[in-house]
Amino acid sequence: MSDILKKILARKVEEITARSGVVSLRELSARVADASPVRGFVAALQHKIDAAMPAVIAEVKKASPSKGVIRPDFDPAAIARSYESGGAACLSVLTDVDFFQGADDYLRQARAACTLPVLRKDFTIDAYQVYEARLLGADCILLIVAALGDAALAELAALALDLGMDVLVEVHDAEEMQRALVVAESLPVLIGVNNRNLRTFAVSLQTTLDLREQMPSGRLLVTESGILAPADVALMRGHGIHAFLVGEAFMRAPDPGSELQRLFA
Ligand SMILES: O=P(O)(O)OC[C@@H](O)[C@@H](O)c1c[nH]c2ccccc12
Repeated sequence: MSDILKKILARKVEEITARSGVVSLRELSARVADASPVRGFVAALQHKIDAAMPAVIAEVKKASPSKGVIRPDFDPAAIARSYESGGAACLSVLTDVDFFQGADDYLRQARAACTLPVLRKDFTIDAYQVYEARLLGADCILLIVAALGDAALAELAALALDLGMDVLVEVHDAEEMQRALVVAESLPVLIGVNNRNLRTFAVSLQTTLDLREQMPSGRLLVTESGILAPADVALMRGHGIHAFLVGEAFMRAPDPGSELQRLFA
C-alpha cells in the first residue's frame, strides 16, 4: 500500500472512532429508515450511454494531496448547478476533510442545488461510513480496492447496495482488477480505473486501456483521473470507454460546466 494511502486510512480509523463516539452505529443505522429516496447513479450514467453520449461524473473538489488547493473560490452549490447545466450525468463530492479539504456539508449543498445523483468520494473502510453516506444523501459510494481486504470489500459493497446506493469499485492495477471482478460476479457494482498512481501521483491513461482488457465485454467501465483535454476524451471513446470521472480540469476553469461542454463537445 502506498504511504499516502496508509496515512489517510490511519486517519480514517481515528475519524470513525471519534464520530461513532458522538453518534453510535446503532443510532445511525436506525435513522436510515427515514432517509430520503436515492437518485439512481448507475442508471444516470447508462441513460447517457444509451443516448450515445459520454457519461460524465463531474467532481466537486477543492484540494488534493498531490495538487494542494485547486479551487480557492469554492461554492459547492454553484458548482453543482454549473455541472448540471453543462450536461453532467452525476456528481462526485469529496467529503474527506484532512487530505482533500472536503466536508459532508459540501455533499449536502451540492445535492440540494441540483437533481443529479451524487457519489460520496471518501475513503470508506467501515460500515459506519456506509450508513453515514446514505444519511448524507449519497446515491453512490466509492470503495477503493487498494484500501480493503476481500471480505471487507464484499461486505461494504453488499451493505451499500442493501441501503439502495450504487457502488463504484476503484482499481489501479491488474491484481486489483481481478479482485474487483470477483466482487462484480455476485454484486452489481460499477468498476472504475484510477489512472493516478497512488505512489508517484503520476497519471497515465494507458492504465485504463490496459486494464480494460480484463473486463468482460459490454460491462460499463469508468475512467478516473487525468482527463484534461478533448484528445484524452477522444482516445478513451475510441477504445469504447464512455464513462468519465473528472475533477481538476473542471475545477480550474472559471465556469466548470462550460469547461465540461468544451472538453466533451
Ligand atoms: O482531478 P482528476 O485528475 O480529474 O481526478 C478526479 C478523480 O478521479 C480523483 O479525484 C480521484 C479518483 N479516485 C480518488 C480517490 C480518492 C480521492 C480522489 C480520487
